[in-house]
Amino acid sequence: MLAVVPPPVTVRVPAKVNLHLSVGDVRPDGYHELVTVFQALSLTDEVTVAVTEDPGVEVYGEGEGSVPTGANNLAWKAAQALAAHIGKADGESKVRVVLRKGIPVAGGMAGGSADAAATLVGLASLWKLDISRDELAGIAAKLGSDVPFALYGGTALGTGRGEQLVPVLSRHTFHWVLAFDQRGLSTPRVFGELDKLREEGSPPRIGSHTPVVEALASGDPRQLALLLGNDLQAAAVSLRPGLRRTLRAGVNAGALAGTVSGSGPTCAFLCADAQSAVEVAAELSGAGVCRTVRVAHGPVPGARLVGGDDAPRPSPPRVHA
Ligand SMILES: C[C@](O)(CO)[C@H](O)COP(=O)(O)OP(=O)(O)OC[C@H]1O[C@@H](n2ccc(N)nc2=O)[C@H](O)[C@@H]1O
Ligand SMILES: Nc1ncnc2c1ncn2[C@@H]1O[C@H](COP(=O)(O)OP(=O)(O)OP(=O)(O)O)[C@@H](O)[C@H]1O
Repeated sequence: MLAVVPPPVTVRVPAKVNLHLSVGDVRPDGYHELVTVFQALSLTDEVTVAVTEDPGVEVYGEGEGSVPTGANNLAWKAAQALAAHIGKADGESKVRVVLRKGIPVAGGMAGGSADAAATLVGLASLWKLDISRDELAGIAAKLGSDVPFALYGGTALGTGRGEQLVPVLSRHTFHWVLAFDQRGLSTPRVFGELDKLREEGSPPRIGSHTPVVEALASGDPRQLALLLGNDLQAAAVSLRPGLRRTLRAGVNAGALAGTVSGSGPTCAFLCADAQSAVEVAAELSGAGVCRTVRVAHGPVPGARLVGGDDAPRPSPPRVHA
């Protein structure tokens, strides 16, 4: 009898920016206690999973040629983790994972985490699993601190090491310009640099997240711009001093404010509206301070099947009387 091979499944998944990232003390397990406000942006990766006789990972776009395609790829680890969670034997879980990456690698925008989250959602559909997003989030948290947020998207408050999430009301679409740097920065190295800076002196520490949550509820980008803050910024700038120039250039180009995204080195600039974002992007592109510039908006949903059951449905055609 012929086995029926299910068709491949594609998932679109967002990058994140941390609107607020307060880093506490280092814990006995080596992680730092965080309080962060995440926002998911329209800058995305697409991940296709398919049943195959030739398992492995392919990478196209950002990071093509440098992102590992073997067992170290976070998407591959996600596939292994889901197979183990449901008790699928090795022979039954042969998959090919194709990553089309728009999110910069080691850019502080959680690109690898996004691919892991997308792989979980894609395989849950490919393997027809009856599994909730909350159950997937339990697997996601073991893969990395940023993986659960990529599953849910939107705007959320993250605590613990960033994996414990509650949604935050966000009333507005915010418009961003993203400046990608020439090279990535290693997340553990940036946390390590912050520890070093704190041993040597007192780098600035941001305050409470409450005003940011209030600004999101008000929907006013000018109010939010005054409150963007990231404790890792001093460490990222210490490792990559050129980021100071990038941050200045974005504001000089007309952005309301700029911040290093997560552990950097991507800089995220909040703009007054969509038109302003296009203008800031054009000017920043010509300033010679970064590799490339992208416009994005947020919040957007987390990992979603493309053209599948949980994809947003197109509006019905308008009927004229
Ligand atoms: C900087 C952020 O992107 C902010 O959202 C995240 O905290 C990083 O999340 P991530 O890349 O998913 O990080 P993980 O894969 O969980 O951890 C990578 C490394 O970053 C450091 N790390 C990460 C998260 C955290 N709360 N404290 C840490 O010190 C640790 O050295 C850890 O070994
Ligand atoms: N699917 C993947 N995409 C990108 N990088 C991956 C992937 N799998 C493993 N990696 C490795 O992980 C490292 C960090 O990549 P990633 O793009 O997730 O960093 P990041 O966006 O700075 O992460 P975060 O913002 O969560 O700290 C890369 O240098 C790469 O070697």
